[in-house]
Amino acid sequence: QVASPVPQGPNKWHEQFPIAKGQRQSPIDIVTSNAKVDKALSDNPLKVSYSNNCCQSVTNTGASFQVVVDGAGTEISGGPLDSTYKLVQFHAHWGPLGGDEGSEHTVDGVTYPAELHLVHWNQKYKDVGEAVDKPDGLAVIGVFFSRGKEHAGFKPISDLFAKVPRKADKVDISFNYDPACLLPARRDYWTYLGSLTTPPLFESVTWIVMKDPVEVSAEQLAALRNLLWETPSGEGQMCNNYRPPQPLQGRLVRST
Ligand SMILES: CC(C)NC[C@H](O)COc1ccc(S(N)(=O)=O)cc1
Ligand SMILES: [Zn+2]
Repeated sequence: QVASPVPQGPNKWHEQFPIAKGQRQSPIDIVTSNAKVDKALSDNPLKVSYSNNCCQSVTNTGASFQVVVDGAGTEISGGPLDSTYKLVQFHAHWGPLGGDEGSEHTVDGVTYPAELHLVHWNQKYKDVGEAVDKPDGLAVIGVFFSRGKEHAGFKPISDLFAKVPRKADKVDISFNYDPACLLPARRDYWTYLGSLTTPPLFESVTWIVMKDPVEVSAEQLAALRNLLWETPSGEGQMCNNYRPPQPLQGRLVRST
């Protein structure tokens, strides 16, 4: 049978998705000296209220792991958001084993070994499918992972990667899990208007990138490689599933 074509890299996406060269693409390099502190963001603090039984399963999407959330009681609001958004899934992007690249956003050119994305959709729409391509449709919280001590909160998830080695593999999450444990203690962030960082690259994301990384252990970063994907030379460890920074196109990055 004909093998499914190996996914093309980021520098080819524009051929099938012309918006790849659009005016509000993500990720970006965050130049901290150009970020503008906006008091309005602190006057109306970002409110994250997740429940601890919202996570249903972990699946291998063929491009990342994805924890699927049922959305019940997992709302964020405030900060840059004009309405309530609900968590639908979280996943990550990472680099080569032991390397320091892997994050999608960079800070003054500095990369982190991985970046977590908590994906939320605007409750003014009827479902995520309707929201996904609207300019205010999605809000994604980005959290940088740095290499250090083990992250107890991430362990129940990183321990599941070995159970979903292949694309479409899925394992149920039978335990209570509150994804808020993955957020850094200090809730300061940068925010800007951007896009999905993978096809279809819709320019529908209000990005909220946390300033502080959270530490995970080298073993937890290595566990990401229990996930496999198709490479030109056949099945291999999933890694380097990150898009490099895109042109800012004059956008303003605001800061708390
Ligand atoms: C029907 C819709 C929801 N399908 C959307 C598709 O799965 C892609 O969704 C996404 C969602 C989030 C991101 S990221 N890396 O910017 O957080 C990328 C693609
Ligand atoms: Zn992502």
